[in-house]
Amino acid sequence: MPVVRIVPKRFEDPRGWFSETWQRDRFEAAGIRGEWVQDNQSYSRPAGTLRGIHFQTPPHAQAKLVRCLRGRVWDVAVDLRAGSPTYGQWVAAELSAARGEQLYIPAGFGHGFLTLEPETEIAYKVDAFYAPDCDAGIAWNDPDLGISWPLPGAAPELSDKDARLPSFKEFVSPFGYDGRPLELVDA
Ligand SMILES: Cc1cn([C@H]2C[C@H](O)[C@@H](COP(=O)(O)OP(=O)(O)O[C@H]3O[C@@H](C)C(=O)[C@@H](O)[C@H]3O)O2)c(=O)[nH]c1=O
Repeated sequence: MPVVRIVPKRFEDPRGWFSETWQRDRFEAAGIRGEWVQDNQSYSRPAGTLRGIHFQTPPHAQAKLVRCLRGRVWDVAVDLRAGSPTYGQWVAAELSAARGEQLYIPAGFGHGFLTLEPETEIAYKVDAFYAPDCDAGIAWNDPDLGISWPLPGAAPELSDKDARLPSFKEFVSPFGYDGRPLELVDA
């Protein structure tokens, strides 16, 4: 599965707009297959809040379908599939409440985001339940990953947990590779 960006159609009228944010048949046609079991929402007060890079290890690995409800984020997916030709590479996209873009991140990828505005909220579907024992992460600023974050200069706002995450070098991938290359596909 590639990382897929999708921008659901909005039906505008004098009241505002309407949009289908998940429609199984249409999303499946775009390569997004999700047996979603949990919906998550997070709110970050200051701009420059960074959450990541997070994932759950097998047997609780999660695919995610992420969108922004308020504000804007820089959303990042890192290929952590052992054996993948793009292992350790990342793709990123801006997700905004204004446009409603969504990012589909397959299981086997790490996920993180930086808020680009104060009072930013994101929502994401996941296809496996939260499993604290399988909760894992890699440092957002790992030199080998080399993710470029659009930070204005100041250090990001991090949780204590995220400030202590291990490096990519220390990480041994528990994920297998499904044989497909890493790409950001617009659907
Ligand atoms: C992720 C998660 C957390 N929690 C709890 C645990 C903890 O007390 C509190 C905050 O958890 P965290 O610090 O891990 O929250 P956060 O840093 O927002 O973690 C999230 O980051 C983004 C980037 C992701 O991709 C998510 O999968 C998730 O890892 O919420 C749940 O109850 N269910 C969940 O599914």
